Parts: sequence; structure tokens; C-alpha cells
Amino acid sequence: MTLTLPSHQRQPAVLVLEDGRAFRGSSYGAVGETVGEAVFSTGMTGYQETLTDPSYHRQVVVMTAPHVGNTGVNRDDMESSRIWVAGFVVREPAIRSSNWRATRDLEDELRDQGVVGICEIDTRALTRHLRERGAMRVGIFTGPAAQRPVDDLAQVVRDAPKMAGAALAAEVTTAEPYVVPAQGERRFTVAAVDLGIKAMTPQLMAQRGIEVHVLPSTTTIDEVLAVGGDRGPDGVFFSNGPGDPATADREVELLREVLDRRIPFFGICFGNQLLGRALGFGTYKLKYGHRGINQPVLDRATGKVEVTAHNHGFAVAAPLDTESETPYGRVRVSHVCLNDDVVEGLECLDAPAYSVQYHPEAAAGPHDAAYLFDRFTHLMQEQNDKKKQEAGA
Ligand SMILES: NC(=O)CC[C@H](N)C(=O)O
Repeated sequence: MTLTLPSHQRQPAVLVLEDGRAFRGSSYGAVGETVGEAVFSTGMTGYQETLTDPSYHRQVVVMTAPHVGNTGVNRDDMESSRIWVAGFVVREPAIRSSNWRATRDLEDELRDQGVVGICEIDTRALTRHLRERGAMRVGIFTGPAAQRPVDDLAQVVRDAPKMAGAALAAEVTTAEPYVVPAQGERRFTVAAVDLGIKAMTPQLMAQRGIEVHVLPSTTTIDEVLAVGGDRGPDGVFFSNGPGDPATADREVELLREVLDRRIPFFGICFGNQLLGRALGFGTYKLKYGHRGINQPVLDRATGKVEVTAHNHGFAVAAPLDTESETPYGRVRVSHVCLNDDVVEGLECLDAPAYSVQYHPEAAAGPHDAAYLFDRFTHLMQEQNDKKKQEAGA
């Protein structure tokens, strides 16, 4: 295990935003260049889960926590098989990892996975800039690339694709279907469409007796219906994932097929945005998004406030104060973010479907919202009971 490089061994590096603002610092992780959308995460812990969350594909993540890498990386906190962030920005890397679960240093992992990063820059100033001007494209240039004129580098950044309009599910989804078995007795079988799924999500379902069939994003309705044999799936789940929900027309059509058949549906994050679209709402890009593990969300049914994990740059445009009439009946906004009133959850009142914009799988994050997984099993149980009654009647 090599220790994180002392600053005198680091290479010069520069971070350049699309509006021309530049921050000079030192290389961190792999040396090279990278571009992506600049976003900031306010999580004080959980950097390994952030780095390996496929929703961060094509995003350069700025950590507002000033000291990163303290607990190294381990085998258990991977949310997928690799790091997905396009780049990583930290104020000060930890000089050494110190945690009983650590298997190696974060910087070694970043370097081995070719993730270009920058450290020793003023991440507070950068975060304030992004809050004021909004999320924008960014480049990190380290080693020889850092010597090029900033104007040239800013042009490289402006030539990179934007996040608005990006369809990215195909780049992160599983190539082949796989099954996560139920723990204990199997009570339900669920088809989970992988738009960038995090490993914790099927785990939390499995703990509740759900056998989870994770399917590629290109899955057809027939493939969904084939899950669970002759009975079909007890429920369908759409995962979190990267990219602009406005581009996901095929997935929205698939979801409508699910809603038409009244199969219980649960969606997280990207899945919430796609339920919104399937119901006829629009989606839009937030100025700088929500990313962190301490965001207050109001459950409007109970009046309770949950402290929750977020990672989204887009949101659903649904009216907060009235129920909406949709092709699938009445729909209400079930959850809102108390920081900015952004829609954080949708509930169909006449169809077995609901979703949340935030992350009840909480990897990393508080477990306040774990009840949403129980709601899925209740919904499936209710629907199965109804079917039995109808068959008996
Ligand atoms: N974590 C997610 O599922 C993110 C959804 C979507 N890509 C967004 O940024 O809003």
C-alpha cells in the first residue's frame, strides 16, 4: 500500500470551468485530463459510495468536505463494480487511510481506475461559484496538460457534451440480467430495470423477501412480464441513473406498459423522474441540484421530516398544492425538499405506483426513508390479495 502522495511529489493541475474561471492546484489520482459536468456533494462521509454510484457517470464531483480519503476504500462499500465519476475534486487528501475496513488508499484506487482528480484548490470558492452560476461543464488538466493556456482549455470544456439532453442509461446498465435472491423465504419476485442501479437497492429488497431480477435498460415489456414465470412479476422497479430524464422515451413507454397492467411500481431518483414523465409531467434541470446525505424532506402524509441522501440534477415539474388528474388517475406530490420545495416523491392515488427522487437505499446516508421499501412489499401484498379475491369471486 503506497501512501497518498505528499504535495511536493504532485504534478501541477488546473481546473477550468466553461465560463473561463480557473483554479490551480495539484494532481490527485491519475494524471491526465477529463471533462464532465461540475457538481458538488455536501456529504461529510460516503465518498466511496459516491464514486461508485453509476448516477455520477460523466460528472466531476467536488467534495465540500475539506478532508477526503481518511477511511481509504474497502470491499463492502462499492455501489457498483467500478468508479463512475468523470473526475474528483478535493481540498485536502488524507495523508493515510485509517479504518479497520480499509483495504487500500483512495488515491491508489483512483489512479488504478484512471480517474483524474485535482486537490489543494479552494473547494468552498468553487462550490459558491457553482451555486451562484449553476452547474456547468468543467475540465481537470493535470501534468503537462496543465501548462496550456486557460482560454484553450476553456474551449476544450465548452466543446464537451452537456448533461442536458444526455441519454446515458445504455452506458451504465448491466449487459446481462442477473438475480439477487431473497434472504429467507421468497415472498415476492420483482423486475428491476437497471438504469444505473446501486448495489444496496436490491440488497434492501432481498432483506424483505424479494427476489430481484435485475434487467438491462433495453428490456422489453415481454421480458419484464416473463419474470416470475407464469404468474409474472409481483412488482416492477426502476432504478436511479445518470443523464437527462427527458431523453428516456423508450423507458417511459415501458413504464406506461407496466402502469397499464396495474403491476405495483416503485421508482427511485431517475425512476421517479420517469414515473413523472409516464404520468404526463415534465422534467427540468435544477440550477445546481441536490447532492449529499443530509437533505431535509417532508413526507406530506405524516408531516414527518426525514433526513435523506440525494443525488439529482433534474426534477419533476408537478403542482405541489393540488392533486393532478393524469391518464392513470389522481396523483399527488408525496414528498418535498424543505430547502427549495423541489418535488421529492410522487404517489398515484388510483394506481399501485409511487416513487421518490431521493435515496431511501441510503448508501451512504441516514436510514430515515427505509420505510419506502416496506411500502413496496405492502403494495405488492395488497395487489396479490386483490387478485386472489377477484379469482375467488
Ligand atoms: N441519481 C439519479 O438517479 C439521478 C437522476 C438524474 N440523472 C438526475 O441527475 O437528476
